[in-house]
Amino acid sequence: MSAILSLNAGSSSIKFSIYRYSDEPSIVVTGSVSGLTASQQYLTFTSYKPSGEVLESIKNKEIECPDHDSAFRIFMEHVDSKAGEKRLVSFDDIAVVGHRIVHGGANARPLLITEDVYHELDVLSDLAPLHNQHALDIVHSCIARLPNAKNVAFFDSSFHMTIPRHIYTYPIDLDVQKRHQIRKYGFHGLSYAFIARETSDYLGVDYGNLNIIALHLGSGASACAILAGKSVNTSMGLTPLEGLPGATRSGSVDPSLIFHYHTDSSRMSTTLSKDIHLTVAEDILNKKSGWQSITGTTDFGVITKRAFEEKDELAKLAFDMFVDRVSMYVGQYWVALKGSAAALVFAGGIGEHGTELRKAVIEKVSCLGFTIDDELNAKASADSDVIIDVSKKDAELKTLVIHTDEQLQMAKEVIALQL
Ligand SMILES: Nc1ncnc2c1ncn2[C@@H]1O[C@H](COP(=O)(O)OP(=O)(O)O)[C@@H](O)[C@H]1O
Ligand SMILES: CC(=O)OP(=O)(O)O
Ligand SMILES: [Mg+2]
Repeated sequence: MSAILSLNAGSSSIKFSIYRYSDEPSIVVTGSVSGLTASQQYLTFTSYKPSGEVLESIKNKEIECPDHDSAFRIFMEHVDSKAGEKRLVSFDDIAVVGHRIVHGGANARPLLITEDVYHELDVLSDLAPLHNQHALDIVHSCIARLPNAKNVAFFDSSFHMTIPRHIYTYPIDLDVQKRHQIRKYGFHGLSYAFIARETSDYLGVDYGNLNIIALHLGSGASACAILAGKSVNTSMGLTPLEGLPGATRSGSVDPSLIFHYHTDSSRMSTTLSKDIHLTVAEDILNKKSGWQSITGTTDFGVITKRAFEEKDELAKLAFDMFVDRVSMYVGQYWVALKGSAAALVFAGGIGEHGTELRKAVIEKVSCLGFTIDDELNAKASADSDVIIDVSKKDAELKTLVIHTDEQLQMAKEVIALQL
């Protein structure tokens, strides 16, 4: 058997999947370690028989795991032990490893990771401080552990290389922008590529005619306006800090507020690991802000529970702030698409599981024509279908929940590009 291993290092989690390399990727093993920014981590692991039936399933088992690379090692040990017992997959079968690398500069396509490419990506690490370095540590582990596999970098930024110049340019000195390749890049692109393809199939609209607003809401959250199948605007920017607030990220704020925060905010931070170079300002805005700074937890599920069941005031404040910022982008992108959006899509950990959040956002943007059916919405969070329509019956505009799958997107691209 020839297999593809897809690795997705997010800011609070790492997700892994192994597929059989055939015309359509078929799943062998999938899993994740979540809670990497919290005090408790959880392992999820599911293996499948060739028929597609579940062979073994572990859900949210409490584990101790300090970082992304350790999570990868735990996953591989698990695969290895199962492979020995039940011959699921051997490491020698893995021909290609797809790595989700958040910041890829202006690269519009995946790249085979050679020594030069690795160096190029290392230089970009400072522009995605919660992501690139973790992903590169895993690339290192793969080179050591799977010496015969090809390592391919898939960039979250690639999908947004179609954004027009007047949108990706910042209103600051043009020479500075050119010298330092400063521009809006945008992220979550593998997820948006997956969402766009699934939505076009579901709606029966040609991919080239697809106009939607997509929301990828997880520990890092972003919105994207997709016109004729292409990204024309997205809320993240030069780095994944811009736009919506996240678990530990401020999102867009008045840039001058940081000068009122700390007098030494431009100094290098001494609290971070040796491989990550951040100023105090970047450390505050990326790691000490977001809803954790308001509520003390990075878990939006916990915040929602506290806000609605315990009537906790700060949890409700964080919830309302998030709803406000998300709906603001829906309004902006509605205009960007000239009112032609066929659907609003919720994805990412919060988009897929946040029943109350979806309801609150749709209430805010209902003036545009979006609807939500309470019963379908409540059921959607526990549903395992890839795509769930939660709009009211006969609604012209669709409200959809999509279980986005960045690992599957990479596997499909590996096969399409015959890597
Ligand atoms: N039931 C829930 N309701 C709202 N949010 C949830 C729920 N379950 C999980 N989440 C949120 O989803 C986040 C993880 O999203 P995900 O997209 O998987 O993470 P990452 O950004 O690391 O890729 C968690 O940190 C949590 O905030
Ligand atoms: C770009 C980004 O923030 O990704 P994630 O949501 O996986 O942390
Ligand atoms: Mg993610």
